[in-house]
Amino acid sequence: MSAQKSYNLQDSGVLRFPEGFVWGAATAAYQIEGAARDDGRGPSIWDTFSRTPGKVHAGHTGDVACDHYHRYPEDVRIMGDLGLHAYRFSISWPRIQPDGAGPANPRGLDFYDRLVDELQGGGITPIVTLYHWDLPQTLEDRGGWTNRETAERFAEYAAIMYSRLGDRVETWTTLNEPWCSAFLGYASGIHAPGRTEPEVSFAAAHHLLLGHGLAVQALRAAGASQIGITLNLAPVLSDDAEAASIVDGLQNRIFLDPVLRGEYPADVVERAGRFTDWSFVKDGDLEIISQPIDLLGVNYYNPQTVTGRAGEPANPVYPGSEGVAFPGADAPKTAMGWPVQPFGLTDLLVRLSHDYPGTPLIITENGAAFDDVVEDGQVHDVGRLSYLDGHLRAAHAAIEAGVDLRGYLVWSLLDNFEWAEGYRKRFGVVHVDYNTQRRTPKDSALWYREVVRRNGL
Ligand SMILES: OC[C@@H]1[C@@H](O)[C@H](O)[C@@H](O)c2[nH]c(CCc3ccccc3)c[n+]21
Repeated sequence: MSAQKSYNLQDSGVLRFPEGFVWGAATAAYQIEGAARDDGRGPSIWDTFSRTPGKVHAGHTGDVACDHYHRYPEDVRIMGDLGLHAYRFSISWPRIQPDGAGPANPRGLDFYDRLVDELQGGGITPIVTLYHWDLPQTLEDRGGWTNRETAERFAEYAAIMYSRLGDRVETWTTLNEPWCSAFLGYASGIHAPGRTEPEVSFAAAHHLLLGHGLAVQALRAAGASQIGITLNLAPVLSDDAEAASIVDGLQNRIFLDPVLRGEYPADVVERAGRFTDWSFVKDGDLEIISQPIDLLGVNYYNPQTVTGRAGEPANPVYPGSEGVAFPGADAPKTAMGWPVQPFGLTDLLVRLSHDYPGTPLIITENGAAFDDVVEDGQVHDVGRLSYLDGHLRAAHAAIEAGVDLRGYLVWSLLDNFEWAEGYRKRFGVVHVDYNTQRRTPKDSALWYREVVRRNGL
């Protein structure tokens, strides 16, 4: 037997990311914190929605989740063990303002103060999301995002958070995925607040963007230097250019254009004309919405595959998409039934750098749900590891093509409350046993630790 030649691949690193590339992980308050009524937290629309029979798998709620509110020191230690540079988390608005307005709840502020200090102590950069879907219920009682005043309340909340954390938090993103808030929450109703009124969903989208713009103004005035927004974006694959353009408009351009170009796409305005007269857009709104930002957060999971089909009814999450069918993709699927198509990430990032040049990009979410099994204290999640590997290669290809990509934050650090799917879908690189709250880094976490260490694959 000839001596086995050993290759120390760790140092030959085939794919290197740029010096200073930011590696991290992401979570969201309602999905991990638990402590839903602790220390003065008020109800959010997800507390209400998850308690509404039939809305969330098996009636799961975020009451306990990963109990991160109490276990954050352990979770920060895990982030350190993985060598993460940054941690993206969201702030629970109803912890800070239980009624969505007025003076801040000091115990709510204290939690995020402690969390940021713990992160700093671990040398981990905090990346704050101000809104990740947990709107204070009292604001929803007044119309929620269909009410323009909610945008003003959001800017006040942003100012409160900056005044408390601005000395230690440099990177702020206003909204996570306004598309989901507007079209899953107010059009299709599959997310909180569960309204099925497509005619008001465009107003909700506009007021979310107005809230973004007013919050950017407030943050900038207070001295914030790195401000962004996170959008869930998807390239649209189709054999029919018209069908592709319709979905690209309703998913991507309806947010990219107002934020980065100061205008709504004309084709979307026209198609949505059957639902709304757009009179909710007031003079000056688009100037506020297109306030310059320093960073665009991109959440990518998979492309959308569509085709033209006469007579096809509109997809409820895309009001105005009559005549477009969603046949699904001929590709491996994750446990969510989402196709694994890493090339879509390269296509998306290159498109963004061409169509919306000048704004640095950061992947604020990318990851996959697979059904995990714990055996001998380990989780051999080869499907997730392979998904992540493929998408990091796709991100690297975009960088090679000239895209200004600053970082990658895996979704998610922990298994957590997966919205309407409850706890049955696991996206974490760290397994959570919800009976014991035991955390177990999966093989994907151990692999990711090496990627971070090597700054490459
Ligand atoms: O579904 C996985 C993650 C969520 O856990 C995050 O909170 C959320 O930011 C997020 N966005 C997306 C893509 C848009 C989407 C969300 C939920 C359901 C269907 C599509 C996937 N994810």
